[in-house]
Amino acid sequence: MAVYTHVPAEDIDAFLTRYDAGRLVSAKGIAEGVENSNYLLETTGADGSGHRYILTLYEKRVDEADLPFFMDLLDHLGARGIRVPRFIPARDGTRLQQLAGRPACLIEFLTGISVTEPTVAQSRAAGTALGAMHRAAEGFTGQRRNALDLPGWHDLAGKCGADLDRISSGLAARVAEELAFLDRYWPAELPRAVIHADLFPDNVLMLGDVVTGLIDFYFSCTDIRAYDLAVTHSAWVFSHDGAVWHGDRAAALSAGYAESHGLSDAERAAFPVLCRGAALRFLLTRAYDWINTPADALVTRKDPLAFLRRLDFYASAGPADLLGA
Ligand SMILES: Nc1ncnc2c1ncn2[C@@H]1O[C@H](COP(=O)(O)OP(=O)(O)O)[C@@H](O)[C@H]1O
Ligand SMILES: N[C@@H](CCOP(=O)(O)O)C(=O)O
Repeated sequence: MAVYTHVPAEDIDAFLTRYDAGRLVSAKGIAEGVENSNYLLETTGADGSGHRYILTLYEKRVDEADLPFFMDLLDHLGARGIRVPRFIPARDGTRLQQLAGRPACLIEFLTGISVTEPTVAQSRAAGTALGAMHRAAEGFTGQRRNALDLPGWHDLAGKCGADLDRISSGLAARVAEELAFLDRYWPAELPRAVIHADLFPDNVLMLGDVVTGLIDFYFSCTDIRAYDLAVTHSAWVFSHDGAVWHGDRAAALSAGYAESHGLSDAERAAFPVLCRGAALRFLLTRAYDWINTPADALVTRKDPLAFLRRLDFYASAGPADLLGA
């Protein structure tokens, strides 16, 4: 459940008067997501014909100062044909508001569903959409440091400390070993670009095998471009618990990416290391949340060990195994 900030319907209705969006008809908290509070709003629409919007209130990990970067990036991608949600301007032109004491935005609603168990065809479509997004992002001049990069992983591991062993015996040592490996082999010289950095199936809206929207750009940043494919790979080509590897989905994801963007030889060669980094990143953020979220909190904690299993898989795989021949 990701509604951290509860906003009375009357307050949402009053908030809507700042926009040309009509009056509130219904507001429902959205259960999916873990970072921000999201509501699905139905309104009468500016012309009375009804409309849907997403209302997002920004919580713990989103820094208000980063919102202009996300807004400009989505404008840039949208103008180049990538289906991403627009931030709706209020009547006075501003897109960032305050509501219930939090930064808040009204966002375009996109149709589509997030698949929970992607098919091979859907994995291919996700790869194609990621590559198309990377092409469209070329020329975007905004920059944002990835707070969850290798130094950030060290920092998170330090914050989790010995509590990692409460999640699984020996985990603290395994994380330290992996960080030492990545310190030595992280391919920092690979091309950098603006990346999504969290393109999990829940952030890709689809109708059948067609991608209808990419959402949740709140981790987007400037980092190694092929790392974005590694993040996507880690999210799409395993069972949820990380125990089962789906090689057919992996080959399709990479074929889709090759169709719209592609990897250089250097990126292919470094791909297993990038995947190890991606697996460690999600292991650590999940571990941090696991340790710091009370078991009875409304938000569902995600299992860190699902990414330890992926990490173990990546540590024994080569580029051809992960990307298909
Ligand atoms: N623009 C949008 N159009 C349609 N649904 C959306 C949109 N933005 C968010 N959602 C819905 O809200 C859920 C949570 O949004 P998300 O941005 O992933 O939250 P969080 O950042 O908290 O993880 C998504 O899984 C999706 O169901
Ligand atoms: N994708 C991350 C958590 C971030 O959640 P999202 O709902 O913002 O995609 C994970 O699975 O650990």
